[in-house]
Amino acid sequence: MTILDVDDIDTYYGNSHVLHEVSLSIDEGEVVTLLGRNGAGKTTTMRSVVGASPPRSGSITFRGEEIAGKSPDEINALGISLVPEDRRVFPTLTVRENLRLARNLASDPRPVEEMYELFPALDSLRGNRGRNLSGGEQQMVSVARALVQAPDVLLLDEPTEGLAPVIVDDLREIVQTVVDENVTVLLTEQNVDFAFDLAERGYIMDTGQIVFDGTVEEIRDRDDLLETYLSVGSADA
Ligand SMILES: Nc1ncnc2c1ncn2[C@@H]1O[C@H](COP(=O)(O)OP(=O)(O)OP(=O)(O)O)[C@@H](O)[C@H]1O
Repeated sequence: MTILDVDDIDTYYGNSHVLHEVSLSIDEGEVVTLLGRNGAGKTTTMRSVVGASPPRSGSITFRGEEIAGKSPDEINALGISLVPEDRRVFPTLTVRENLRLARNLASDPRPVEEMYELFPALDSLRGNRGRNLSGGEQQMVSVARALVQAPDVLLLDEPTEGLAPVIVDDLREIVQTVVDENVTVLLTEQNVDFAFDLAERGYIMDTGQIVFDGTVEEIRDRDDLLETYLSVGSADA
């Protein structure tokens, strides 16, 4: 059953027309990746879904209900949580406060304690302020902040960007745990290996349009797509 349906949306920043008739659809429990180069429109698609950059035309439905035009807080409370590319961990708040704040915005959240089980590295950092965390720790807080909201749909915007390989491995395990709990995930990535490990299906974007959609196997086998749209040489694919 379709949980999130983006239908023919056009999104602008001021007069700048960024998304052109973007459509994508995700079934409940699916893990779908949105791939494409810098500036292809991946972040804008996610911002459109969560109400941060509402589309000027087209429709976005969540469980059949129109959400385009609702406020970001309303969309969040319905069960869609975004882990933004820039993480946005509040620098002056502690890990615990960052998690509690996110929890208070959700309609049916999980206990904060569960996040320390899922992210053991955060357990000893509960009282540390956001500004004193490493990039990897901030990413964990950002993901934990989304998960404490017990979202039905989790949007992850380039979660591996700037992370050391060992942290990427931890993150892969955590996302896999979430996937096993049947959370629906939309993941944007430039790290195609990370995306291919987790996702079943993918969309490729270029200049604000969807240029291909198919299974991860189909994308993996298409050297032309990888080279043209993802800057991945066939030797690395
Ligand atoms: N606030 C903004 N104002 C104007 N144009 C913007 C703004 N944010 C992004 N853009 C433009 O919109 C287009 C799509 O950007 P977007 O961030 O959605 O791409 P992306 O695929 O997520 O790339 P990245 O990996 O760099 O985040 C780009 O041309 C970008 O320059």
